[in-house]
Amino acid sequence: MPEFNAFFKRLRDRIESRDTVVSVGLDADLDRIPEHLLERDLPRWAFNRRIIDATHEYAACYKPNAAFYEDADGWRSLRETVAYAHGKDVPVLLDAKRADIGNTARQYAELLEHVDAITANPYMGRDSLEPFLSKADKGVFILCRTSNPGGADLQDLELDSGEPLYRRVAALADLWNERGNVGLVVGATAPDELADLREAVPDLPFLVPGVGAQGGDAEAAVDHGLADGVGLVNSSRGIIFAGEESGSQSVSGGRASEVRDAGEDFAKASGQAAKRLRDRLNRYRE
Ligand SMILES: O=c1ccn([C@@H]2O[C@H](COP(=O)(O)O)[C@@H](O)[C@H]2O)c(=O)[nH]1
Repeated sequence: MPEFNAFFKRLRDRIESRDTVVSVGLDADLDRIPEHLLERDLPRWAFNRRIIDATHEYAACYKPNAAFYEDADGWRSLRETVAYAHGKDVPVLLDAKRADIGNTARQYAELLEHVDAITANPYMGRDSLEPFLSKADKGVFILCRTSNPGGADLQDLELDSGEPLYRRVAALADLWNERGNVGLVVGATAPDELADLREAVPDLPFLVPGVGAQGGDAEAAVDHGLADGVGLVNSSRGIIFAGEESGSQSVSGGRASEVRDAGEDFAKASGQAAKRLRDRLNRYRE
C-alpha cells in the first residue's frame, strides 16, 4: 500500500489541525441563492464567498459540484471560489464524475490544474481514468457505491464470482492506487455497503455524500468512511441552504421568495449548520 500522496497528506493535516471531516458542498443553485445576490455580477461567487466566510473553520474541504457551474459565468464563479477557499487554506474537491477515452479524458483531467481533487467515473475502465491517476499530487475519488436510490441498480449486481459489482470497483481502485492518490465515493444512504467496502479496502479514504438532505447514516459514514483517520463526509444543501429554514421562521409566512429576501442571515445559518455537523461527526470519531 503506497503512502498518501500530497493531496491526502494535506487533507490529513487539515482534518487533524481543524478537527473536522466535514466536506461542505458548494452546489450554488441559482434558483435558491438569496434574491439580493442575484443582481451581482457573479451571484454564485457572491454566494460562495459568504458561505466560505461562514463555514471555513468547520470545513475539511469544499466540494463544488461541476453541474452548478457549467456555463461561462459559472466557470468564472468557480475559479474565484477555488482561489478564495485556498486563501482560507481549505482544499477543493471538484465533484465532476468524469472519465472518457484517452484524448478526451486528458482534457477532462486538465480540470485538476485548478482544484486539488476530483470525482471520476470508473465505468469505462482504467485507461479512461489514467489521465487523472497520473496527476500524482492530486486526489481522485472513484464512484463506487453511490447514494442515490438507483445506486443499487447496477452497482449491487452480483458478478459470476458472487461479489457485487461495487466490490470489484473497489478492488480495482485499490490496484490503481499506485501513487497513493485514490479514494472512493460511497454514499451514507448505503450503510451496509459502506461497512462491506471498508473491510474490502481498509486503506482507501472515502468521500461519503448523502448525510443531511438525503437522510443518510452519519454514524456509519464516520465509522466506515475514514482510513487512518482520513476521509470526508459531505453535506451540500443541508449546509448552504440551512438559512431557508431559519429564514422561513423569521420571515412571516416562509414563502420561498420571502425566504430569499432574508438578507445575510443565510450565511450565518450555514455556519451554524456546518458547526453542528462537525460536532455531530466528531462525536462518532471519538
Ligand atoms: O453518490 C453520490 C455522489 C455524489 N453526490 C453529490 O454530493 C452532493 C450531495 O448533496 P446534498 O445536498 O448533501 O444531498 C451533490 O453534489 C451530489 O451530486 C451524491 O449525493 N451522491
